[in-house]
Amino acid sequence: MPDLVFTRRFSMGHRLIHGASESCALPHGHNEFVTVRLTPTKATRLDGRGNMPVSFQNAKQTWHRFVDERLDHALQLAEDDPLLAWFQTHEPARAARIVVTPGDPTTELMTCLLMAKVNAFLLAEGGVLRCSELSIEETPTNTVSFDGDPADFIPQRSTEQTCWWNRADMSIAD
Ligand SMILES: Nc1nc2c(c(=O)[nH]1)N=C([C@H](O)[C@H](O)COP(=O)(O)OP(=O)(O)OP(=O)(O)O)CN2
Repeated sequence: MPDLVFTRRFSMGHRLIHGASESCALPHGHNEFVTVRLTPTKATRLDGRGNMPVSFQNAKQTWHRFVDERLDHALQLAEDDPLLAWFQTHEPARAARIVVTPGDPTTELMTCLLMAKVNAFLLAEGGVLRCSELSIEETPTNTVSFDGDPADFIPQRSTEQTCWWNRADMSIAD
């Protein structure tokens, strides 16, 4: 069955504080492209009339709203980053626009978290499609692509089922 592939652009800021890349330990930003491959969960012959399981608009609407309203121009920080506590204390309204991640917000982690999120949206909308691959072009020369089960790779948390990336809502933190 044919897959649907959608790309959305967003700007973001982040820093990686746990030493994997010292050059990325100061806050900096990227203009990124996130691409999702949506696969029908049931292989069904096209019906000879509408010839689609879901319209492009319905398939991408919630996901693109999330990218535009919650990821675009958001700061991504590890849950133990002291900058997060600073924002919560001094600029609580802006702290609400920070994507909070389990450990450093690397592109590898973000591909897994975002695949979990898009799949939570798709399941809540009837489960006709599922995200089978997600890639993030962080810079013109660096892309991370993921096509597995994100639950197998996201750092474990006792509250995993209720973490923001598994919720079919616009949340970006717990
Ligand atoms: N495995 C990972 N390594 C790095 C990540 C990451 O997410 N996963 N992220 C970064 C930084 O975000 C950095 O800003 C981007 O990396 P960098 O290679 O410096 O990007 P360039 O596009 O400038 O690379 P060129 O080779 O100069 O084109 C670092 N590492």
